[in-house]
Amino acid sequence: MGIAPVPGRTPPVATPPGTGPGRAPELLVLGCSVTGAAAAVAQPFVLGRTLDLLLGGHDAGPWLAASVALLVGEILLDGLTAFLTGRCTADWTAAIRSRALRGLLHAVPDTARAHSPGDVATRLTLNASDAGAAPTARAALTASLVTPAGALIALAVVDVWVAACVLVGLPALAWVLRTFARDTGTSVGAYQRVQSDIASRLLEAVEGAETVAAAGTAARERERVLRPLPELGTLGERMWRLHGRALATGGVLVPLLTVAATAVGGLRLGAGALTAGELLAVIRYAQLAAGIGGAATLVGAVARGRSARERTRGLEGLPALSYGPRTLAPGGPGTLELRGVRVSRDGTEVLRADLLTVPGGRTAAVVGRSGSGKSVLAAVAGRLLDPDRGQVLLDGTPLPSLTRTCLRAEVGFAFARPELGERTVAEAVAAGPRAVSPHQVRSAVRLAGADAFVHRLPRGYDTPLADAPLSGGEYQRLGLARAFAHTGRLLVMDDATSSLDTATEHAVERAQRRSPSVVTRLVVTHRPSVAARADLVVWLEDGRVRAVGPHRLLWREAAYRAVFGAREEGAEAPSRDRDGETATGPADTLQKQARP
Ligand SMILES: Nc1ncnc2c1ncn2[C@@H]1O[C@H](COP(=O)(O)OP(=O)(O)OP(=O)(O)O)[C@@H](O)[C@H]1O
Repeated sequence: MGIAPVPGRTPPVATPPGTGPGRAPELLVLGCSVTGAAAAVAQPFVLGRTLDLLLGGHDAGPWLAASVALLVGEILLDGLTAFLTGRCTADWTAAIRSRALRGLLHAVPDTARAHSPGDVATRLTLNASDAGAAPTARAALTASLVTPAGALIALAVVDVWVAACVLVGLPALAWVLRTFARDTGTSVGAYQRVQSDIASRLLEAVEGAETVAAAGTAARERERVLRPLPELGTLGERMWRLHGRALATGGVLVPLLTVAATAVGGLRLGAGALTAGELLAVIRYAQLAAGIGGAATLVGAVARGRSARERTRGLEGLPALSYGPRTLAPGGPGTLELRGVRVSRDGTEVLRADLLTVPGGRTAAVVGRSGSGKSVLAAVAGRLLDPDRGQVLLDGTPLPSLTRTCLRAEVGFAFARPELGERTVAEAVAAGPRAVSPHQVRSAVRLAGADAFVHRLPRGYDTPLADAPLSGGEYQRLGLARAFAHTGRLLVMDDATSSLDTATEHAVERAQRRSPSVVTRLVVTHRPSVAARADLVVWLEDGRVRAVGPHRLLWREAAYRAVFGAREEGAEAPSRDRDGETATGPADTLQKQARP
């Protein structure tokens, strides 16, 4: 099966985050809404005048035409507002979502992990669309205030007494709205937080479905996922109650105001101060002025949008790594140095490496018990995270001074659980910091020992990963192939062969050694055989480098053997087995690190 040429992924560029559609669509929505409101305010006056002319037997033609024009205009403006609102909301939602996603993808992985997948999913979906709807909700809210204000002014022009009657009732409606806006704001934030908590629990349950099935703990898991539901219910009920109270109070106040205005208008008609048409107009104006109560829904949408925006900003504002202007001189050996490195998390030091050197072209195994800091060391060595103190240098250059492109091209990573996307096998392997030819893809796949099973896939290299029935070890080997295809001068492998059987793992290592490219390797491993074949071993204990040296010397220590579960005194070190090579080199002595 042939491999289609695959362009390598362009290295990520520092483009400014999506700015969204800007203020223009929002202002257009505002313009349309306000014009619609103006048409609604003009209508009662024009209709009243038309009625008076018709009742008086006068020519009402132009006024009738104006009435029809206002009616049609209002309908058209409503349609245009709905269209622009949809468009503006969609554009803002997309922009907010891409900003948040960009923040997440550019964040230091260690800090991004503080957000669970469920939390991220909620922020990028529900919260992003609520936040995207806020600009148009704000515009609609502004316009919804124009109608009552305009109606009140028109009312004052037609009859000042009816206007005064409505004005007396308006503060009560404004108070209802203000209380609703204040109370709903706090409830919405809490509601969104609990929503995201449930989503996180649900995703965890889906991810661990096999464990749940095997342990028969489905009922307990269901209870765990739904535990925050009562709180969500309480908060939801509270929001509905607030909304209901605002609408009910408004629902009582609005008819009361209208009835009062009608009564005053009736009295003024009786006194001959108003015509029948003017009475029709003032009743309508009273209704429009009291329509301020209907703004409760928009106030709710604005409050929800504001709180949701805070949540999407949480992803946008994640700390990102900054990069320098330097590049590495070509042909360097890939010497890695850690000097005075300290990493702390939650007040605990999780990594301390005073002086650690991996000579260029050598393989260093990083071993230690679970939680001893191996992955933190791997992340610091390849600058997935910066140490709190100290320096990491590659060929004498501090990693933070390198450009992003140079760093990612020179330092490759392979992980225990790679993320390869849904593209084809060939595309997944080719994706990376540099352009990779089909030939290089094949070589990398062969080097990772993946060639045989890739050929067995329905469409070989062109099989989409989503359709490729791969085992954990096979998937891991594709992750290795991607790392090999883009290898620079340093390759960091964090437990990247853990799902491979030892024979395959050994074969992959042998193939790597035979490869002509000189690469420095930092290999996190739990297997003594991998440590035995490495040029040197970095032994971590409780976040500190306990010793650095060749495996066969370290093996003499019972505590070192205990890391691999081998406790017997003087147990024989596993053979170094380097295809006939003898163990020589700078690491052939044991450097014990001072214990604090
Ligand atoms: N972002 C973080 N926040 C808090 N603690 C962290 C964070 N990252 C790592 N740690 C802690 O640092 C310690 C070392 O973690 P690390 O993942 O490096 O261990 P490890 O040796 O790779 O373990 P394993 O062999 O189980 O993968 C652990 O106690 C871990 O809980």
